[in-house]
Amino acid sequence: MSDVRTYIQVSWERSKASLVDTDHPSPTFVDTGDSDSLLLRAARPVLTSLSAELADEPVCLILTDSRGVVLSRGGGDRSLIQALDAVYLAPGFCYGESDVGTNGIGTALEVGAPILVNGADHYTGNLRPFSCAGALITHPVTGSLLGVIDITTKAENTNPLLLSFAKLAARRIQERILEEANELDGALLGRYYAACRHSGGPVIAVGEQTFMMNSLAQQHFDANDQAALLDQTRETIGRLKACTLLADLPSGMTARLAYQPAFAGDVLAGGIIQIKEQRVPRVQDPRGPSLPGLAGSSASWRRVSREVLDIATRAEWVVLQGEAGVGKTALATAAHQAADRHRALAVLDASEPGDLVDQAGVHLDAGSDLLLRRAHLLSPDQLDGLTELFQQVHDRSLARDPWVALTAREEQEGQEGQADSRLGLHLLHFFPRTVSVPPLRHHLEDLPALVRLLLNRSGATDLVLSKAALNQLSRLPWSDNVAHLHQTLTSIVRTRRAGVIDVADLPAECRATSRRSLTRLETLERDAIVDALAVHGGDKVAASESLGMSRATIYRKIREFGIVS
Ligand SMILES: Nc1ncnc2c1ncn2[C@@H]1O[C@H](COP(=O)(O)OP(=O)(O)OP(=O)(O)O)[C@@H](O)[C@H]1O
Repeated sequence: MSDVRTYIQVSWERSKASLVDTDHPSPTFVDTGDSDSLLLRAARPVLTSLSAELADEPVCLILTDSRGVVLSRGGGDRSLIQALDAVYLAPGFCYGESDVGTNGIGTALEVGAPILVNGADHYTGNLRPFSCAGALITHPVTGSLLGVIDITTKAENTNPLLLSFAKLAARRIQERILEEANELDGALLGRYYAACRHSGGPVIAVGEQTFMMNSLAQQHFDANDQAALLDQTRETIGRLKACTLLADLPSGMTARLAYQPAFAGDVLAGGIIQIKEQRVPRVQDPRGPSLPGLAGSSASWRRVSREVLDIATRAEWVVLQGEAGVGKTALATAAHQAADRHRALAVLDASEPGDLVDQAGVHLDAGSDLLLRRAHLLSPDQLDGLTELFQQVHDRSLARDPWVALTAREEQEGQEGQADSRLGLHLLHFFPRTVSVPPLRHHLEDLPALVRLLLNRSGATDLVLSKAALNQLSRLPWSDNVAHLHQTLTSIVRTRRAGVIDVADLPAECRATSRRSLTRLETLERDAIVDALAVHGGDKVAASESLGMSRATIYRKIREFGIVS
């Protein structure tokens, strides 16, 4: 069987599993919103010239977005247009496969390739009088999917050339996008250079796919402040008028950002932000410090930062407890640095092999401070050995006492076994202080700054997440907290190092949300579906087969768990 037949057959199975009405499907009507999107701007001249050639011909050109929602329709004779209106193949209606079954638009989106769907290949009876060829339009720089160009005609006029024509139109639109990107970037770059020459101070330029920061901005601001500035500049994207914003930076500085839009003709190319003035009004921020190399300015993060910094400054021995990956080690290390202890900090990890007690003894004898990670994994023998070692340190009453910090896991809410009971009371006797580090879900307002800092750390300084992508991330449970976020961003950075990451570019596991809280079993089920979809490139039928689940069930679960595919 040819590839096309296989695609059509699999598409029919998907349509059936989606419970598409075989006679009278009713495509969803969607508000298509922005009439000045990049896709529409680039497609308009191409569609106008091709439609003019096709006026009064029985062929229509249809442009959709990446969901299959029709954005515009051109060309075609009167009888074809009436026939298309009768099946709602008109602006605003969604021609995704799960709405209307196999068709040139939805099926091209599902298979991720151009496809010609001839009359009888359509799943629903009312579309069989037509033939349609759909070709995908992708962004020529980022590769992200923008939409579909579809050529539709009456079934009796079908011709394999329809597909070549659709591919040609898609290519022309992509070329226009590239031309526009070059024009816009050129205009933005010109304005950026001019601003750098005239201002003599820090300058930032932001475009749809571009972010530039001059060396003065990089010298003035440390990584945390740069992350906060980047967040703030995201607020300006798309603004058509000049404005001034104030940014409270983690270092305690307040920066005044003067934004000027930059245009190429009538089109917004981006914006130039001059950082006009900074002042340092607060010697001591009452909300607490921000620690070097860490992101987060929420009240709870600042409170815990202040507490750990005070503890490190007074060299009080402390247990930092919290769920996996919340940043216990990061906090202890940063507090040690900020407390200016003038001693090295030796870091040992109970999850790693080696004679931990001996190593701890060597470091303490050498005059180092000590951070012992994952102390909840210490064996009874190691607990005894450390208790003895810490007793010796105390008995020696050194002129300058070392600082010792332990980190230990706390189970998630509702689960048994707190860190204390697993560390043993003898050992805890040496640690007068315990600090609980909050899970990420309790300080989600820090997520944008954390994302920025972690991306910068991976070297992806030119990569930004769209507001929608950040919103999507802030809806996730983050079971392994910041470590999990770090892992997710690392996997994104492996495939993209510049540009804007939108929801569709996030890894599959990040695209599931559910309004209600899921039971443990449901969470496992949701993760299994998301994994299977990722393994099968979004093919729901293949995913359902690999899970031994009926197709109707996987479609229902995808809706129920809010999995964004
Ligand atoms: N506030 C923060 N700012 C920047 N990076 C952070 C922050 N919190 C955590 N991280 C980063 O997240 C990752 C996990 O943090 P860390 O290793 O400190 O967690 P942990 O609680 O000690 O983990 P575990 O439970 O595995 O011992 C590290 O890469 C760390 O640098």
